Parts: sequence; structure tokens; C-alpha cells
Amino acid sequence: MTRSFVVLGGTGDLTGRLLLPSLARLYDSGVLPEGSQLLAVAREEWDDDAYRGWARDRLVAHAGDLPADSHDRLLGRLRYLQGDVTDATDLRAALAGVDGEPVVYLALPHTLFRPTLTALAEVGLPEGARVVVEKPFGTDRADARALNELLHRSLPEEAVFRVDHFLAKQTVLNVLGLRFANRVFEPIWNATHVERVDIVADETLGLEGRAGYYDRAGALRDMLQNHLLQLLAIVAMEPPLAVDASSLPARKADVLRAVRPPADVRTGSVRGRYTAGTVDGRSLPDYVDEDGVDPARGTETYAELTLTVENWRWAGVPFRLRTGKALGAGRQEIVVRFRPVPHLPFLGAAPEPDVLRLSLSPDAIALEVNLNGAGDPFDLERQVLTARMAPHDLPAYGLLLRELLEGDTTLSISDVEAEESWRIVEPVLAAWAAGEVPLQEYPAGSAGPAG
Ligand SMILES: NC(=O)C1=CN([C@@H]2O[C@H](COP(=O)(O)OP(=O)(O)OC[C@H]3O[C@@H](n4cnc5c(N)ncnc54)[C@H](OP(=O)(O)O)[C@@H]3O)[C@@H](O)[C@H]2O)C=CC1
Ligand SMILES: O=C1O[C@H](COP(=O)(O)O)[C@@H](O)[C@H](O)[C@H]1O
Repeated sequence: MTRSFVVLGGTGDLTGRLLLPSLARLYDSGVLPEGSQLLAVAREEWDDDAYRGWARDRLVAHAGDLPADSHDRLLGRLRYLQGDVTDATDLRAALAGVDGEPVVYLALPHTLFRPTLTALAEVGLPEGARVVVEKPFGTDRADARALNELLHRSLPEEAVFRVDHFLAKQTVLNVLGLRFANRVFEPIWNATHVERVDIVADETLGLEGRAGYYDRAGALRDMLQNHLLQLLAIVAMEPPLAVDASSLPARKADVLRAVRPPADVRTGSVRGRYTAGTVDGRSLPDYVDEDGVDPARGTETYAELTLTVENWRWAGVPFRLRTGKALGAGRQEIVVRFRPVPHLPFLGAAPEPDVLRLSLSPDAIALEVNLNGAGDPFDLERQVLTARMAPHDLPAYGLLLRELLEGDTTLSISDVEAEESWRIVEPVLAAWAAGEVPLQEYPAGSAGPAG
């Protein structure tokens, strides 16, 4: 049976920058069978040719390393349907337009998931269909619950794929290897030895024309509620029985249940919004002057939270999560800071304690340690032991799409995880909406809100 993709939101940034390039790679490597079709749906008044022209430009920009005939093979399979995804008649036409078992991909603003799934339930899904839902999974916990109910009404959990592409990044998967395939880290991976953990996703990108989605999301819903909490879950979870669909999501769900929001949001959270500035030589306007932004929404482009994990392993260890747009330097990393040694048998000032840096971009693992110095052997010197990873054959989205085609949900976010992640951030969202935490401004190109 062939698989066909129906991409709802087929003209968006996600589709053009990440999905189409990954699908081209899957065609190229033979993972996506020749007969598979791809139908993109959006409201733009385009026909197949106009869509293919747009898609070709995206492939040149984001999969330029693939030969032109690989682009052509994907482009030859692409079709376009103008339609409103919240309208059952348009969705019926989309599903009737593809052969085989469809993968319906909701590459849409999160506010549209509920009306779209409601319309899909009205149309009914063919036997063997799979549904993919992007992050953030809904707008809040109640919405996530409603989405789960809608999905479970017509599909088994194994046919639902809640995407979080950070989970498929090489270094994130390497955390599993590092922790669970070695003897040296797991015995010290706890509050006795770890002082704190920082999880950082600083971006140099600004809004990039995505106001339709981002201005209703903001940094906390866009990145922290999903990607950064998934990183926390991978770092903090208990060892799974196996890296499979029944163990991995369950262990992540356990640890997310133990995560507590800041006791005082005024000291445990920071929100900010960029003003005009220069990043990497590019001038960015004030966020509020970007096309499509409504200043009245008070959307943040920077979010920072300090969370705790209330269980035996992590009691008292702060996990600081931060993410922002239009910052001066891009940085995606998990930093595990260890406690000082109990006794230092050297004279002089105590050195910095050990730090383990897990970098997601570029993929690398670095352990900062103190060793005897080169000159006086009794002086200490900071040394960094670094392992740089060769890139995987497939980027994160390619890996997720391959798993999806194989029906493997190991890297899908479970229904429980999706709802728990909202529980963690909801008190913060409420306090921010009530104005309890000031919305600080930071110039584009800076290090973020001062302090
Ligand atoms: N961009 C990124 O880097 C990433 C995005 N994501 C997720 O992907 C999702 C989409 O984000 P992104 O692509 O950036 O957002 P965009 O705003 O760029 O794209 C949204 C898409 O949805 C379409 N759309 C909106 N309303 C309707 C409607 N009623 N009927 C049909 N189509 C509609 C838009 O087309 P039109 O308005 O013309 O109809 C467009 O194709 C979000 O959930 C986001 O979190 C995840 C990872 C990375
Ligand atoms: O999900 C999202 O992720 C991207 C960052 O992902 P990366 O793989 O390019 O690092 C972010 O820019 C976007 O706002 C968000 O929706």
C-alpha cells in the first residue's frame, strides 16, 4: 500500500524550510516509495505549477546539496489544493485527491489544530491513516486535552504522531547513549553531584515573516513548552527499559509529572521582546513593527524559567530553561554543572567545578575538567575534552518522517507528555497575562534582557 502525504499548511515556513527538504532526502534515499504522492493545502490562490515554483526555490535554498534531479523527482510528485483546512468540504476534497493510506500532516498554526481535527473527524479518516500534529500541541492544557480526545475518537494512539523535532537532533539522542550506555555518568547524574542544569536555545533569527503563527504563540509556547521541556525530560528521566515506543515516552512522562513551575514567577521567570537592532549584519525592526504583529497581544520573543524536579534524584537542583529570538549569538546547548569536589588537596584558589556541555549546534560533547598544569605540575589547568559528531545522514525532520513512515512512535510525544508540559507552564502564562512579570525590552543583536 502506498503512503501519501497531505500537508495542511503547505505554504508555510516549516513546510518550505524543513519538511520539503527532508522529503526530498527520503525520496533520494529510497525510503519514500516512488508511487507516493504529496498534496499541499493552504489558502493561497495557486495552482500546481505555482506551488512547484515556490517549492523549487525552497529546495534550492534548503536542500541545495542534493542533485537537481532529486529536486525534480519530488517536484514531479507535488500537487496543490487551495482550501481552508477548517472546512470539512475542503478536507474531503484533499483526502479524495490522494491514493493509498494518507499521512495527514498538520503543519499549521497551533490555534488551528482544534478546528482542523474537528473538521477531519466530520469527514472521517480512511483505514490506515496517520495524523501528525506539530508543536505546540494546542494553546493550553484544556485545548491539548480536547485535541487528544478528538484524535483518540478516530485513531489509535499508535497512528498519532505528535512532533517535537528537537528530540530527533543528534546530540539529544546522544544523551541517551552517554547516560545509558556508559558506566561513568549515571552514578553521578543526580542532586548529590549536579549543582544545576542550563538548557539554552538562543536564536539569531527574528520573526522571519511568521507573524500568522508566532504572534499568537510567543517564545514560551513556541519553544520552551515543548522543545526545552523535552530536553529536560531526556536529561532528567530515569533509565528506560529499552529505547522503544513503550518505554521512552513513559519515562519522559514520569519525569515531566515531577516538574514544578517556579514557586514565585516574579523571580523564577523572565520575559522579553526585541527592539530594533542588527544581527549578523542584518537590520531588524522593533518586533512590534514586524508585518502582521499586533502590539496589543504583548507577545514575548524571549522566555526564561527556572524549574525544579521534585523527585529523589533531582530534589533541589534548579533547571534553568531559556530561549529567545534575535539574540546576538546562536547557542543551543544543555549544560550540566557539577558540584565542587569535597576536599581539594592543592594550594591556591579552588578551580571551577566540572562542566559537561552538550551542544546541539554544532553537535558536540565537551567535558571541562581541571588537570595538573603544563609548567608547575602542582598547578591546576582547565582542559576541555571534546567529541565532535559527524552529521547524521538525515536531519531531524528526515529522521522523524522516516520513523513515521515505519509506524514507529518512539520519538513521538505521548498524549500524557503533551498535557503535562502545559501543566508546567500554565501558571507562568497566567501570571504573565496578568502583568505580574514585566515585559522587558532588549535590542536585537544583544544578549537578551539585562539581568
Ligand atoms: N517554522 C519553523 O521553523 C518550525 C515550525 N514548527 C511548527 O510548524 C507549525 C507551522 O509553523 P510555520 O510554518 O512556521 O507557520 P507559517 O505561518 O509560516 O505557516 C502556516 C501555514 O498554515 C497555512 N494556513 C493558515 N491558516 C490556514 C487555513 N485556515 N487553511 C489552510 N491553510 C492555512 C498558511 O497558509 P495560508 O495562510 O496562505 O493559508 C501556511 O501555509 C507551527 O505549529 C510551528 O510550531 C515546528 C518546527 C519548526
Ligand atoms: O520549532 C521551532 O524551532 C525553530 C528552531 O529549530 P532549529 O532546528 O532550526 O534550531 C524555531 O526557529 C521556531 O521558532 C520554532 O517554531
